[in-house]
Amino acid sequence: MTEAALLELQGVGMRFGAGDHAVTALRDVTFRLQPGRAIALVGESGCGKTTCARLIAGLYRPTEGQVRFRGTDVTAQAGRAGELAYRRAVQMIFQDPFASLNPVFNVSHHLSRPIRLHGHAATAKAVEARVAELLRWVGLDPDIAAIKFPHQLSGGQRQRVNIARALAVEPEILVADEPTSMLDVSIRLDILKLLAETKAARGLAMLYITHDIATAAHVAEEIVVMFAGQMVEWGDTAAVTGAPRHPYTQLLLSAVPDPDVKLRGTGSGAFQARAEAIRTASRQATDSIVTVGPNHFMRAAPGLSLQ
Ligand SMILES: Nc1ncnc2c1ncn2[C@@H]1O[C@H](COP(=O)(O)OP(=O)(O)OP(=O)(O)O)[C@@H](O)[C@H]1O
Repeated sequence: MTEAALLELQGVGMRFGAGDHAVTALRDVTFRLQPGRAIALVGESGCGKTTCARLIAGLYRPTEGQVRFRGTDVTAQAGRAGELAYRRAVQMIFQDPFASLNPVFNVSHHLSRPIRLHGHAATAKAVEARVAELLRWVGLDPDIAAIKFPHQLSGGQRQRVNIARALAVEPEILVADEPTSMLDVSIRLDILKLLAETKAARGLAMLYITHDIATAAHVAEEIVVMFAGQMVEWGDTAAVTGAPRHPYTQLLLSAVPDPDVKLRGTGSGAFQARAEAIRTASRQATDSIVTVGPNHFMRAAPGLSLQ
């Protein structure tokens, strides 16, 4: 029997609403997160990425399947203590670094509060030392940054504070939902590098959510490409991005998607027609999974020629 994963999604489905108005946001989502490794969840707007993050954070209960933490269904965590322990273990980093910080508190307050609440330092001096250590880790000078308020920081600095705050409770899993999409292009790579280093040095499991498949390789060893709530292709990042087999992944790699616009394809009429055919075929629910390589899989795409 294989060892239990740190976090495992098994056949997870999520439906909102009922009857004719029901929306299936996720269908049959299955993957495992392990310490020190990251999975990039990639797909265009509406594919179900955020729903998946919210399920992992315990904000939604799946309507099908299970989310298991160290082998235990997270919705069946024993009592409030178990729930609190799970909430501490999973920390989120959001897209908008400003909205996640309270404008009336300085950086030191944002970091020392979770440290105290979760009992990671006993004295005021120890809390201060821990705040300084976290700020140094995320690349900020503690003497300057600790007393600043959110509006006095740049977008990149705010996101660094958010990362430090997530680390303050010593989590085991980081869920980073489009952590760089609202930042200046020039600093996006620095933040991705910081996340990758953090994951490796602290042995964290990470789910990196993005619409931009090109950035996945900076952070994640594995990639899951999603479309219309289904995993369409997944496996080792190098295999999925270097030798994509599913037509939708090929389409994703051939265009630079705009997060605000659903991917339609650009260029010639022939490209657009094929893009539409791929989108229509990829939307169909199918349980047929094809093994493409040692750790490389795709969902069958009925009616589409593979190139
Ligand atoms: N609370 C909800 N009630 C009803 N439908 C929802 C709800 N949340 C999400 N959905 C629907 O589920 C689908 C997936 O949404 P989700 O936000 O997870 O996608 P996403 O890939 O994160 O998109 P984006 O990048 O735009 O946030 C969409 O069709 C969305 O409209």
